[in-house]
Amino acid sequence: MTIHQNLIAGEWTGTTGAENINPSDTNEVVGLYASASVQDVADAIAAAKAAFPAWSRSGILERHTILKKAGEEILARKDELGALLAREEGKTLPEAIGETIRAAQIFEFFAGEALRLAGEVVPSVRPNIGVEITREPLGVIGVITPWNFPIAIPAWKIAPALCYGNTVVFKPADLVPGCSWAIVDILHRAGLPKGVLNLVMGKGSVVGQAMLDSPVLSGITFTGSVGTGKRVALSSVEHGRKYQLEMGGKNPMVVLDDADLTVAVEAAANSAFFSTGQRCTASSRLIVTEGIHDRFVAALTEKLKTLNVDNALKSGTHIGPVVDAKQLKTDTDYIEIGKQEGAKLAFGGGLVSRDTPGFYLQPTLFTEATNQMRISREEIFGPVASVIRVKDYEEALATANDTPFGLSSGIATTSLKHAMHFKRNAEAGMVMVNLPTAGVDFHVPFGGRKGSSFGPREQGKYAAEFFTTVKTAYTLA
Ligand SMILES: NC(=O)C1=CN([C@@H]2O[C@H](COP(=O)(O)OP(=O)(O)OC[C@H]3O[C@@H](n4cnc5c(N)ncnc54)[C@H](OP(=O)(O)O)[C@@H]3O)[C@@H](O)[C@H]2O)C=CC1
Ligand SMILES: O=C(O)CCC(=O)C(=O)O
Repeated sequence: MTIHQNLIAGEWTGTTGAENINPSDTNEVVGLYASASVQDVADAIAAAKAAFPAWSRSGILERHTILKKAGEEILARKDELGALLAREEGKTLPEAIGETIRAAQIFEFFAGEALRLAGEVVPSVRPNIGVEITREPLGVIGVITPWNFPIAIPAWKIAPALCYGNTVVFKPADLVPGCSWAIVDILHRAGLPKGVLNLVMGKGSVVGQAMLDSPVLSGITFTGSVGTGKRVALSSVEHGRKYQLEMGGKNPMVVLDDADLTVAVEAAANSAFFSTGQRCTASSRLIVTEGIHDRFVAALTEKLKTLNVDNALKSGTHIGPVVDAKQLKTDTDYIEIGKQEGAKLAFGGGLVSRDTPGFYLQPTLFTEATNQMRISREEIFGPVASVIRVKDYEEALATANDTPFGLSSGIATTSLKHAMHFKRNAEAGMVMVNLPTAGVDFHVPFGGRKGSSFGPREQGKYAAEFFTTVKTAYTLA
């Protein structure tokens, strides 16, 4: 099997690596991917530093053209790249193709942004002086990404970094290097100069840690667990660099007595179980007022009976496998914790066996949960959700906000008054009314508050806040 190599200073390099295994069929090796050494990381950072002066002054048309070309190729190859994504991560083929299209749209959006770079000219408070306010790139950006969105998250970090004139050292999650390798290959062939984008695959404890330890990086953009996020933060404070963190969630979905039951059940099933619940925006706390509680639980349980858990590539699969054995153990451990805490297992809870050997877990629903249980406070990151019964809207809102996290928050209601109040008072970066808590647009800000996120928002034109630094220049006329 040929090895997919790292890209350092414009050269493909690396002869040893690790197998990328399909979680829907653990007999299948998706590919062999190189593992970078600490020296490789140092070389990649040095290459990105050397490439920065020229790239930061490159014309906006060059950046626009390369990003646009990359977006067009990703879109043209959406079925092939979507299949690769489904094979390496386990989300269903339609979900994987959708994510691939989203990555293409992100590249096209930032291709446009490259042409819209603008500053401000304002009068000084002193006579005969002009003031110009401009944005400049930061320098070398470290991009560290998780396994759950293997093409969209790399896209929404790399595209703005390049658009605003930064150079990049990119470390994808070791579990899913395939889509990352593909987009780096696409950008390289689209004409990026040597060293502008460097790929260093391998383990976080080696490759990621070497990036955190480098004093050269001017910024690190990270998505992943709270624990690793804290390491990124501490190392960044140590080295005096900018950092941006997207971490966990324990997102609430409130269902009020006046909700349209069909809308509420569709939104809850999507939020909690699609993409196997492996989304930081997934809802694992379904907070339901008592007038609709029993009808909602009955309808959601009926819905769960119709969802097929199977091989991600099979047509008719609604929920693919869990990403690997470690995450499966986390999920099943939490199911045991939920039972021991006294929540009632209303649906699922067990492993399922299919034609191909994979990490298949039933969608799992607890009822009679309280908001103080561990299953309601800690991120599980699997197809496991709990229903928490509350008296009224006021208790629902208080319960929704009673969490260390604050990424996404949803409500199902037909009351304009409650929808408006919830939008204003939910302690979250994103609020969804009659929609799933997960599944966001590519052109608007993405991010949260409290323990979920730190630093400026990702995506859309707000991405400029992280990837640029502001300069104010004064000129005597
Ligand atoms: N908010 C989100 O979108 C995500 C949240 N999570 C949460 O995190 C839990 C664990 O997932 P996991 O994949 O282990 O998350 P991690 O935080 O370990 O992984 C995220 C990224 O950080 C890298 N990394 C790991 N250790 C270091 C380090 N010391 N220095 C620098 N980079 C490092 C990883 O590399 P590598 O994978 O190669 O080790 C990966 O690229 C999940 O169960 C879930 O709760 C996970 C993924 C996404
Ligand atoms: O819900 C989405 O569309 C995005 C989720 C996400 O970015 C994540 O889970 O890391």
